Amino acid sequence: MTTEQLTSHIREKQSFLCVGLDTDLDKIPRHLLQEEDPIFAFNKAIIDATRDYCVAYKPNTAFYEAYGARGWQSLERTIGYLNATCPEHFTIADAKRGDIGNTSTRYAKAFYEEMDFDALTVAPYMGRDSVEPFLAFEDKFVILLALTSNPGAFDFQTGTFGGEALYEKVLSASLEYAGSERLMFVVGATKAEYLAAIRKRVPDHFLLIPGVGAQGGSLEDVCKYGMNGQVGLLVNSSRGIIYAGNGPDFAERAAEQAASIREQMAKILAGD
Ligand SMILES: O=C(O)c1cc(=O)[nH]c(=O)n1[C@@H]1O[C@H](COP(=O)(O)O)[C@@H](O)[C@H]1O
Repeated sequence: MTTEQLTSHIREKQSFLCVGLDTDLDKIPRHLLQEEDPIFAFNKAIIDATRDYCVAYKPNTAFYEAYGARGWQSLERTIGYLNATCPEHFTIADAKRGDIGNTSTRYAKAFYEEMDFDALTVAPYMGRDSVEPFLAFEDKFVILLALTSNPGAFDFQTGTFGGEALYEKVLSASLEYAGSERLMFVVGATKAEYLAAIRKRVPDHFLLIPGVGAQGGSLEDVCKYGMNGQVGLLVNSSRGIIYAGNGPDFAERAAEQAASIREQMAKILAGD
């Protein structure tokens, strides 16, 4: 997928919502536990119910790895189902990988080739040679952690390094790795006050913004400071959507929640 295709999907749907598939067996409706693959059964129902309101899905791999080989199989089934039934949706493996080059290449192979995700979240802290192997995979995206949503973001990311905050250094240095057609950045919705300055540094790049919903970030603030002329945002909500209900009607409750966020996004895009 290209950024042009993603942008035209956003325009068509009037939505830049990414649904996070952080599927936890302790939180899904009890009746699904009788299914052969409860995680996949849950994801399939959520995808079927929410696909009209969103343009992207982001399974966080921790929630699958936590169940060993069984969880990995649920992840493979989930990306297989997404690619087969909604290929126009952008798919992000949220695995926050990054290692020496030789190892990064194997991570890239796992998520881009074996599972055919469009994008992978990558931690930049091992430097250029840890990120570039991901960029060697054509038509795939790297989403670099810049300024994260958690309180610990202030431990290192906002500390200064050579006259810039570390997250600013990540933004400026990585512009030499690739352009906006291959590289995106994570900025937490809880850090909306930093977005205007971030936009000045990376005016054209897509930003993946997690942290609305359960973490309390404001969609209005994110849009006000983070949007560019092409929209340039993917706003993720995981728990706030997928666990909106936990009875037999859980998928309808998730759909209502996703529809309500899409409606707010459509209003913002219309300038209301
Ligand atoms: O890379 C991410 O997606 C991410 C970065 C970040 O700074 N903060 C953050 O919450 N995330 C992920 O985004 C999702 C947020 O989930 P909710 O808080 O349930 O909406 C989780 O999968 C997090 O791991």
